[in-house]
Amino acid sequence: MGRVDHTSCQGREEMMIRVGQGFDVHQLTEGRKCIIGGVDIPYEKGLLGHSDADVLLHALSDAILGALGLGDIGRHFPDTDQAFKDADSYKLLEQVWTMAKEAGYRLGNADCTIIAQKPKMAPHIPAMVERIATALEAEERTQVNVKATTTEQLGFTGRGEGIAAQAVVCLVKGVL
Ligand SMILES: Nc1ccn([C@@H]2O[C@H](COP(=O)(O)O)[C@@H](O)[C@H]2O)c(=O)n1
Ligand SMILES: C[C@@]1(CO)OP(=O)(O)OP(=O)(O)OC[C@H]1O
Repeated sequence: MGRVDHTSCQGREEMMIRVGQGFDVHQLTEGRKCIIGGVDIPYEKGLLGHSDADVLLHALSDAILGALGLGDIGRHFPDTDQAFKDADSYKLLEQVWTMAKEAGYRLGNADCTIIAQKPKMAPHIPAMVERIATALEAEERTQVNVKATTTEQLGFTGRGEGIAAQAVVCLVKGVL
């Protein structure tokens, strides 16, 4: 794992705002679960990966690690390690959030986009927000936003071959 020291040169802890962004893609295939944002979505196909392939939580975890300057989830949870075979990405997100807390940060806000032609995400978004807000210890649910878009049947997402996700996070420490 890693340690972050964002104190000033005088050793005085200052207000700090850090942003990070993440992006991930997983292939849609038969015989797999479709777990997105920590929610098991009923669908004829699911996401392929070494882990549970939760594309949204991977993008979000990468965004947090990016804000911390700690690389990406592949560095912390390698896909060559059997420990992460079928790993629950929600638990990985919790570990990433522990790194943020250990560095003294709290959540400012997170904004996420799922890029998928199908299935329809809208009915599942409140549950995703709830799970993510819980993992990131958000005081208010409005600190976490999840949205979805199709690509109007264009490209690999539009053909239903895969699902992509993007996330941006703002982490804060100190008194604003
Ligand atoms: N997989 C998806 C994609 C989109 N939505 C919702 O539908 C709205 C319209 O999508 P467009 O791509 O046509 O702009 C979008 O704003 C989402 O609310 C969805 O639920 N699931
Ligand atoms: C979390 C990991 C663990 O194998 O999940 P994967 O399912 O391999 O997914 P990917 O987004 O390709 O890379 C992240 C990996 O570290």
